[in-house]
Amino acid sequence: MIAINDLSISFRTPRGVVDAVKHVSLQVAPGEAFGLVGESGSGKSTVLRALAGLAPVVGGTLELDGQVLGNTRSPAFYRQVQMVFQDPYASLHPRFTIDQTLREPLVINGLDSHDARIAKALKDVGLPDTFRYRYPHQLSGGQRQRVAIARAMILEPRILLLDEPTSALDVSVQAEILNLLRGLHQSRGLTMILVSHNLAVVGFLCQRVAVMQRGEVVELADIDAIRAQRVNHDYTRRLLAATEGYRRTTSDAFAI
Ligand SMILES: Nc1ncnc2c1ncn2[C@@H]1O[C@H](COP(=O)(O)OP(=O)(O)OP(=O)(O)O)[C@@H](O)[C@H]1O
Repeated sequence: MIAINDLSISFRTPRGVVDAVKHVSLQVAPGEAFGLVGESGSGKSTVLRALAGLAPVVGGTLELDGQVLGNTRSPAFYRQVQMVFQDPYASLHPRFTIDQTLREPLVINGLDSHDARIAKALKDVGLPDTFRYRYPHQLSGGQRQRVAIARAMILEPRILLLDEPTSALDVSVQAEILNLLRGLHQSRGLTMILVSHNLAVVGFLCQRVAVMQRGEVVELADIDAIRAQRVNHDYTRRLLAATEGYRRTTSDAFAI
């Protein structure tokens, strides 16, 4: 169980203090796929980054299985909790082959059978073994994101934190990556937290959603309730309306 209790996060900037996250509380059950949705700047990435130990907690607590998480995270934590970022090009080392990229976490964590694990990780994300000896610039955006997902999955985590994992990709490739993530969620019983500005993307993967606006959670609901327009907040209605527009323009497979 992941529990976020009254979480507040602020950043000092040259233009003053930015209160990025204000008193956010939510829980994510083991095996659940949970979505954090909201417009740019609403604080959703900061919540995810705080869970990963990448953003400073100012108030409140974060808990994993009843244990309060401190400011630093142990290697054991990162074997359980892995993160995938929006831009796979930026998140992969440009001078590492895919083989090196996938081998690195195995070496850091002292795991054995590197070659077998790398072969399996590539197969699990639908890439041929020959891709091992390519560099990131020799791959398409979708293939790079598959590598980033393979790198996250190679440690066999229980929890995957996904920060806009498809928004840098073409719509057709987005659907492929979302299908891959859904398959991993279902076959591994993974807990997932997905951050997206797009309710349709969240609706494809997640059972429950928190809607964020200006650092606060303004709506916490089952995706079915949102689909049925049973929502309390105007902002959620506006997001739904935007999703309708998105559906009409793409006739996509993952319409909410
Ligand atoms: N490291 C940082 N230093 C200063 N301000 C930050 C930092 N990280 C985030 N912020 C600010 O915190 C607020 C929330 O940002 P956050 O990235 O969490 O929003 P978001 O909803 O994920 O939006 P986006 O999808 O655009 O990333 C924004 O005002 C942002 O400018």
